[in-house]
Amino acid sequence: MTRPPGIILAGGLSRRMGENKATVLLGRKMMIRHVVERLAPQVSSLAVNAPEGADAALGLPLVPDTISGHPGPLAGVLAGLRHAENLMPKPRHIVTAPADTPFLPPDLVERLEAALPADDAIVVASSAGRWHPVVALWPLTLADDLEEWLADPGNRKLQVFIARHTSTAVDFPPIATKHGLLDPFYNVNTPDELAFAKAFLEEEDG
Ligand SMILES: Nc1nc2c(ncn2[C@@H]2O[C@H](COP(=O)(O)OP(=O)(O)OP(=O)(O)O)[C@@H](O)[C@H]2O)c(=O)[nH]1
Repeated sequence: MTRPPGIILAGGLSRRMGENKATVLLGRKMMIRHVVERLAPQVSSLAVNAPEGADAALGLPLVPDTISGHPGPLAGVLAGLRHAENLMPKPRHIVTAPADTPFLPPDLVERLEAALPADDAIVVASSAGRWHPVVALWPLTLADDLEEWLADPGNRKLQVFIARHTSTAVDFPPIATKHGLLDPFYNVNTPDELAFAKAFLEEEDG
């Protein structure tokens, strides 16, 4: 099976971090660079969902939201689906991951794809039974429905949108590092969480 394209979600406001968390340094690299390095071997191509001109793109194609006013991560999913519609050959799915999850598992895409119950289903990553709906495989056939749904400003919640469609979850175990066990979807929102993440970096990741 051809791998899907990956879209890294970096369109948020980073209010809790106080600066753009995608470009904050985690060890020697920007946080988004860790995500790029973990996702790149698993996808057919990569693009970054962020506002026009954002330096988080790291030279990758930039896919800005088409809906104004910071409508949340689903706007990034929609931008990613529209971007993928123009790729050749046109993929059937995209995979998304946020720019603030630097420990993504190496078998993420393989396991999400293997769990697809139907071609038009959404497959969400989970850990310890908790869903991480920003880390998911999304069928391109959802694009029109998602665009229509987001046209109502009351519709913003990922879980609510996902519940309207066929979906399943794949649970991923904690990663064993020499510093202890770590949730593979640990996400870094605050300076304290950044310090915690730094303590888990392996030397080659620094
Ligand atoms: N495209 C897009 N992505 C968003 C938007 N808001 C959040 N995200 C992304 O969704 C994911 C989860 O976002 P949060 O961490 O909850 O929010 P945030 O705005 O990044 O950070 P805070 O301001 O601290 O809440 C991250 O990958 C964000 O980049 C948005 O309005 N548009």
